[in-house]
Amino acid sequence: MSIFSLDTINWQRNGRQILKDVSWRVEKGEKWVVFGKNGSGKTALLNIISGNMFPSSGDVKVFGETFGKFPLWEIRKRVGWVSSALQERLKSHESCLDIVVSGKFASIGIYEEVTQQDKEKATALLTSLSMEAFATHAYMTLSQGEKQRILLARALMADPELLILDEPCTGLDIPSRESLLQAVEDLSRESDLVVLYVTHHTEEVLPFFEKALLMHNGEIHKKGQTEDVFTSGHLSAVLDLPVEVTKTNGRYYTVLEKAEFSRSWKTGKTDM
Ligand SMILES: Nc1ncnc2c1ncn2[C@@H]1O[C@H](COP(=O)(O)OP(=O)(O)OP(=O)(O)O)[C@@H](O)[C@H]1O
Repeated sequence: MSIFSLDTINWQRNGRQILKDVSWRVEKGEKWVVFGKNGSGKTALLNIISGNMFPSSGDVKVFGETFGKFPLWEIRKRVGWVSSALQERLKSHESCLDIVVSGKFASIGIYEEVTQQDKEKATALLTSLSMEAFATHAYMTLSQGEKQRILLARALMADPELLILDEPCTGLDIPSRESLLQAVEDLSRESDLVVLYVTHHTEEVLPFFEKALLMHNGEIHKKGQTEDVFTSGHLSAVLDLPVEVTKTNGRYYTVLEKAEFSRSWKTGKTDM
């Protein structure tokens, strides 16, 4: 079953074309990586899928419902989102347990009745992420890696069908990054949950992300099986920079092709 499908989506703002002819279909249970340079349109794309923005043209179907014929807030409730923008908006003096519970209502703060069942569910999520000891701690006292785990638990509180992780490893050291990635895999591998994982770092692409999409200047450059997408040629094209991609133990590592880079730098054929 298709969780969402985008058909020839265009989005313009202030006379500028930000998304161009984007078509993408994602099926139940798929785990995707979304990769592209700063400003390539990744967030704009995710905002349309999650019902936060309306495209200028094109058809969007999410959870089998067509945009425009279905309340967008119904869609938003079924999407879990982890991003640094969300981290900034949260009320940082609240306890971690309350932050997780607020995920049920998709609210910043809690304005509705919280049941014992809600608390138990939030506690179970904290435990599954090895964060139970932090339940009563104020969110603002946590480290960046701990905060991201709380946001992941919060996103899962409403049993989403679609989980968007927008650069969740930003600011994390290698052990925290690896343990967050492992937690994402453990929590979603066997489930029907669709995960869209946005990153700028190829080494974060765990083998369980079987599909990948590359954005370039608001267009999809390539999408499909990750191993066919994460090649030196495709990444060089979307980064506008000659890079070499190698695969070691199932992970992708990207380095600059130095000789090529210094040549293009001198001739001005790079936009870096
Ligand atoms: N509401 C808006 N009004 C005008 N321009 C916008 C708006 N939202 C995004 N843009 C522009 O659209 C382009 C794509 O932005 P977007 O945030 O989708 O990029 P991104 O790929 O998510 O980048 P990053 O990796 O830096 O987060 C950018 O040039 C941005 O300035």
